[in-house]
Amino acid sequence: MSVSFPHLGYKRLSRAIFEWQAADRTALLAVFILMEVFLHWLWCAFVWWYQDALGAYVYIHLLYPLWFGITVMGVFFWGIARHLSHLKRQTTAIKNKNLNKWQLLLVVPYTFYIATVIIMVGYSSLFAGVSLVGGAMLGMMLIKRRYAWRVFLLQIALILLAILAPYFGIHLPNLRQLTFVYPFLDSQNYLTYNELMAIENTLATSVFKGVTLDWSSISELQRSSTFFWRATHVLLALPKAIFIVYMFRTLLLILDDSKNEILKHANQDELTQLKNRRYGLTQMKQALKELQDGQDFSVILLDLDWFKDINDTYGHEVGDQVLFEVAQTLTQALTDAAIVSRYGGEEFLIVLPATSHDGAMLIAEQLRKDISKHIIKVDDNEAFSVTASLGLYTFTHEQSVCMKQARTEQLQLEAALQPAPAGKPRHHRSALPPEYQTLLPPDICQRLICTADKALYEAKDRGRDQVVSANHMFVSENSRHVMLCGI
Ligand SMILES: Nc1nc2c(ncn2[C@@H]2O[C@H](COP(=O)(O)OP(=O)(O)OP(=O)(O)O)[C@@H](O)[C@H]2O)c(=O)[nH]1
Repeated sequence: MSVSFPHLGYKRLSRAIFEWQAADRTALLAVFILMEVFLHWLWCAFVWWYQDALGAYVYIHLLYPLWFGITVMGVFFWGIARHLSHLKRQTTAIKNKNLNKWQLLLVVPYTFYIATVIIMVGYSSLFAGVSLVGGAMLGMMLIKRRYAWRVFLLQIALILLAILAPYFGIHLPNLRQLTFVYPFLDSQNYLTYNELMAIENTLATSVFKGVTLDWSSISELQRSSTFFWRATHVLLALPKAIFIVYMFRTLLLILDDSKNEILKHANQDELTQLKNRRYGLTQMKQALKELQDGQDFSVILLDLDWFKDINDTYGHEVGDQVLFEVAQTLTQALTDAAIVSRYGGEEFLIVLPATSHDGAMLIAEQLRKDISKHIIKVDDNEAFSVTASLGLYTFTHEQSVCMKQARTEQLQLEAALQPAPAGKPRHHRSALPPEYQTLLPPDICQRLICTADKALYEAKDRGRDQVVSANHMFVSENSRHVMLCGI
């Protein structure tokens, strides 16, 4: 197999299995089958060894053909496992073609084998259920899913046939003595499973051993025979069940990891490791929804100055390094409450929920200083610093109240103009659902960013490396910009 066991811990190994090549996974399935066959072989050896004691419950003369069959199948599966582990030396095309054949050669005989063992060892719902479900699940994880599904159906068909066979007069070999339990008893009384087992075993003993029937021997047998067969079925089913649950758990853990990985890539900017624009906007929208009454909401748009010149002078790689280091500076300077994202090429969006204008101005000024102070080292001889321009806008709680009110009125008007559905009264103006009355316009984020962007332009116009507040601009320029972004 391509992955060497000693170099991997068991956790990493079980995860690595899912990344293995198909041939290796099929070989692993062959190894699992071999282990299961060996367990059956050991059980036969155990019964044979204690045949004097267990002969009362087991048809020993049937044990030998079963044991022989298990040995033959063990050798067969061992041969397949060996062949599969050599298969990976072949080229991919030949390997894939051969692999299908080998997978079928593995799972079809296994299906007949396990069905035979289940039938001969006495149809226990535990043993049959675990074998059916577990085998199918393992198959789905390790080989072609189509094959695993078909083999699963074949196993169900075989077990159903085996269950129905006695009703058609076909007597299948069964190691368990006296296994015919007719579902429709002549007795009017309801018998529990244990009582049935006890009677069955007592009868078997009386028939084959000439033991006198009495209730003490019944309870004796109930304890011994039932215990023996239950223990057998648990022994044969449990390792498979534990292993399958473990593999399933590993599979779910892998799926969780992949989901987190996908989410990370979907939400994160790869270069700067900040949130990307889409995720930044989603979080901004969420923060606006969660804004409490009386709280202000500030937005900063930060753009690096003369960034094209940095690319032209030092190359794109250094440009990338600058973007990464500026992103680090921002993350270090801001608290977790701030939402920092890469908004565009060399532009960053910083959202400060529940932050007043004065507080946001202080933060923006500090960010500007931090960036200009930060030295970017290109190599041992060369270093430089960059500056940034920042546009800030604070959406005050008074504006928020006004906007919500205007929106509510607009929605009420729209509702009033809508024709009422047939048979239903028209909504009264004040009858809008409460959530409607707290809504900000759907494009509120764009409006706030657009306003901050105007301040950013102004900062660039004024000579860069500075912070400009859109709120101050509105006061000084008679609200011209306010109208432009619809605030
Ligand atoms: N290295 C690098 N450069 C980028 C990336 N994204 C955008 N840019 C470059 O950033 C530059 C932005 O240039 P401009 O929009 O002219 O802005 P500027 O040179 O910073 O000038 P002002 O913004 O007016 O100060 C362009 O040359 C883009 O190619 C990136 O991910 N990596």
